[in-house]
Parts: sequence; C-alpha cells; structure tokens
Amino acid sequence: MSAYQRWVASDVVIRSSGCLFCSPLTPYTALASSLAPFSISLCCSFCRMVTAKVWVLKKHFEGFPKPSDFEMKQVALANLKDGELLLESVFLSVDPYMRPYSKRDMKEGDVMIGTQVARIVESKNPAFAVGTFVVANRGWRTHFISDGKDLNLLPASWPESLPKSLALGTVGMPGLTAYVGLFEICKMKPGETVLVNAAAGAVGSVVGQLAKIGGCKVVGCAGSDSKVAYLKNIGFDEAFNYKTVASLDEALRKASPDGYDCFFDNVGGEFASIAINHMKKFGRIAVCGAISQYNDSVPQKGPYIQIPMIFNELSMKGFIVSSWHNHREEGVKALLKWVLEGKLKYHEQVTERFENMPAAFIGMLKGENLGKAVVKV
Ligand SMILES: NC(=O)C1=CN([C@@H]2O[C@H](COP(=O)(O)OP(=O)(O)OC[C@H]3O[C@@H](n4cnc5c(N)ncnc54)[C@H](OP(=O)(O)O)[C@@H]3O)[C@@H](O)[C@H]2O)C=CC1
Ligand SMILES: CCCCCCCCC/C=C/C=O
Repeated sequence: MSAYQRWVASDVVIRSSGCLFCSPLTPYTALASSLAPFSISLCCSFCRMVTAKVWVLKKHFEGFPKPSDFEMKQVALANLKDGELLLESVFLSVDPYMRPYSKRDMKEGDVMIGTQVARIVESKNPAFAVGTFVVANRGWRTHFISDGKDLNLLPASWPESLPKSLALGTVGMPGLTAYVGLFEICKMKPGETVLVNAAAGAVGSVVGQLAKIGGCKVVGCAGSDSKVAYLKNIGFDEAFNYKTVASLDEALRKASPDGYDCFFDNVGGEFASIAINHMKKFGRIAVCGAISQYNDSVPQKGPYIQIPMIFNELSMKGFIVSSWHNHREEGVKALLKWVLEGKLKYHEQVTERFENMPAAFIGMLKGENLGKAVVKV
C-alpha cells in the first residue's frame, strides 16, 4: 500500500458535492496527511480521483484588478501514469508580473500564472520521493500532476527551521532578481550610493540589504511610515515615504546630495523620471519593474530621458530574471548563506487559504504587503 493510499484509508471529512470524475453523486473526502500539517487533498471516496481547485482569469483586467475578474473552479486530476507525480501546493506566490503578463500571454478562462512551493504526495517516478518539497511554475492550483521535468528541488542545505515559502521570495525569484540586477546590471561597487524604490517589498528589501553587504550606501523609499521604519531597521542608510514627502526631487537630494551611482528601478513612471536627474556621472540604472504603470489603461507620458542620459553618460538596462538562469544556482546559494548568517533579513506577508488568492494579489498591488506576499494554502 502506498503512502497516498494510506492517507486515503485515513479519510476524515465527508464533503457533500459530487466527484467531477466518476459521478456527481459520489461524495468527496478530505485526506489528512500524517506526515505534515499542510496536506488536505480533496479525493473522491469511490474512484479516488483527486480534485484540484484552480483560479482562472475570468475577465481581462481593466485598470486595477478586481475580485470579479477571477473565478475559482474545480478540475479532476487523472490517475498517475508511470513516471508521474501528484503534488499539492503548500505556498503560492502573488507577484506584480502577473498583471502585465496576463495581458500579454493569457486569454480569458486560462488558469492564473504563478509559482508555488509544492509537496509530492504521490510518486510513480523513482527519482522523486513522496514528501519532497519543490518549486514549480504551475499557476494558481491546489494540486497538479508533473513528470518531474519542470520542478526545482529546494537546495539540499535548506534547514528545517527556515520557512519553505522563502523559496518564493528572498531565496527565490525575487531575491535572484535583486542579485542579478545589482551585481550584473548595475555592477555595483563598494563605496557607491544605491537608490531603490518599492524598497520594502520582495525585491527591494533584498536589493537594499545586498547593497549594504556589498559596502554601499543605500537609499530606499516606500509607501508608508511603517515600511520606512522597517527599512531603517534592516540597515538602509536613508529612507522616505514617497507618498507624503512634499517634493520627490527634494527628498532624493536630501538623502544623497552627491547623487546616485546605481538606481534599481522597480516602479518606473514619475519617480524614475525625477530620479534620473539625480544620477552621478557614469551612473547605472537597472530597469527591473514599472509597477506604477501596470494598471494604466492609457500609457503615461513622461519627460524624455535623453538629456540626462547624455550629459551624465548613464547606462540604463532592462532585464528579466528568468533570462539569467545560468546565475540561479550561484545566486540561490549566496542568498541562502546570507539568510542563515543573519545578514539578509526577511519578512513575509502571509495570506491564509487558497480561496484568498485574488485578495492577496490585489492587496500586493495596492501596497498592503511588507516583504514578500505569499498565500498559505
Ligand atoms: N525584471 C524582473 O525580472 C522582475 C521584475 N520585478 C518587478 O520588481 C518590482 C517589485 O516586485 P516585488 O518585489 O515582487 O513586489 P513588491 O513586494 O515590492 O510589491 C509591490 C509593491 O509595489 C509598490 N507599489 C505599488 N503600486 C505602486 C505605485 N503606483 N508607485 C510606487 N510603488 C508602488 C507597493 O509598495 P509601496 O507601499 O512602497 O507603494 C507594493 O507593496 C515590480 O515592478 C515587479 O514587476 C519583480 C521580479 C522580477
Ligand atoms: C520558474 C519561475 C518562473 C517565473 C517567471 C518570473 C518572471 C518574472 C519576470 C518579471 C517581470 C516583471 O515583473
């Protein structure tokens, strides 16, 4: 008897809705895992098919996403074939890229894009043991089947004491974005001054701390006084609330009268247009994100950047972290080491329950998160 079949035998809760796979009259059963507190899988008590919950994009976002743009559905998963695995999501990530990528890559009715930390609950693939945790890129789903080729194992050195959700944040894609943007795009050097916006978020909070580890002065801004206090707490030299300062221009000058060598731009729009005038000669700008523009129905028009680019001989480079996958192993190793040494602090905004995925996503876009926004299923 497999571990999964043993869980089936330990059914605890009978659900009233019918099985999507064999019959609308057969009840579902919730399976409680004896191995970890995470596991609750919906399974038909007759045919033993697992039903996944998924969130789909019901309607393309117009302006700011709203709850009615999403719909939760149930999908019956087939029995595993040889070589396949059944996984359940334990933590799901909500990220800003989902907003622009939904417009570019998705059609209405598609499952929302996204990554998760998932646990293998059944395996017909000898290379993957039941109970193993992986990072997957399978969208907003509670359960899914994989042949193992699209999964990334958590590093073997991951200690039990460290939340596995960090593999979606500080020691995952956002942390790597900070790492690549600072070291490869900005080519930050000790003694320089680094500016970062959306600084209290998943990427920005790592940018500031890596810049300090690298021997730089760091200036950050965020959208609330409590976020500014957090930035000071994790070592930023200067921090300000961009929503309440009388003048962004003045705030940037006051924080670094000599200007900035590196600007890690997560926000774009008006802030970036003002900050570019504060760059030092030969300054470097990493164009990481433009969250202030993602919800615009009409593109913003801004001041043109050529004059400060020419006079200060600036470099400005956009990048997508997934194109830098050859730096993934080295980056994850370094980030994990700094976290374990206590040099890289983290904070997570954890929303409970899969049903709250849209609320967590919308909240993150509104700035309700401190650190990385994740959902605990
Ligand atoms: N190029 C790449 O490969 C990658 C790019 N990114 C980009 O990095 C940026 C940060 O992502 P991430 O760290 O995951 O998200 P965050 O954790 O920083 O969350 C988003 C934050 O953006 C801020 N924000 C929202 N709207 C605005 C606005 N109009 N003006 C200024 N700030 C705003 C909010 O903070 P506040 O309260 O401070 O306003 C909010 O908390 C995004 O632009 C994202 O698209 C992320 C990953 C990879
Ligand atoms: C295996 C993880 C795939 C996730 C892709 C993330 C790409 C992020 C690019 C972000 C752009 C702007 O936010």
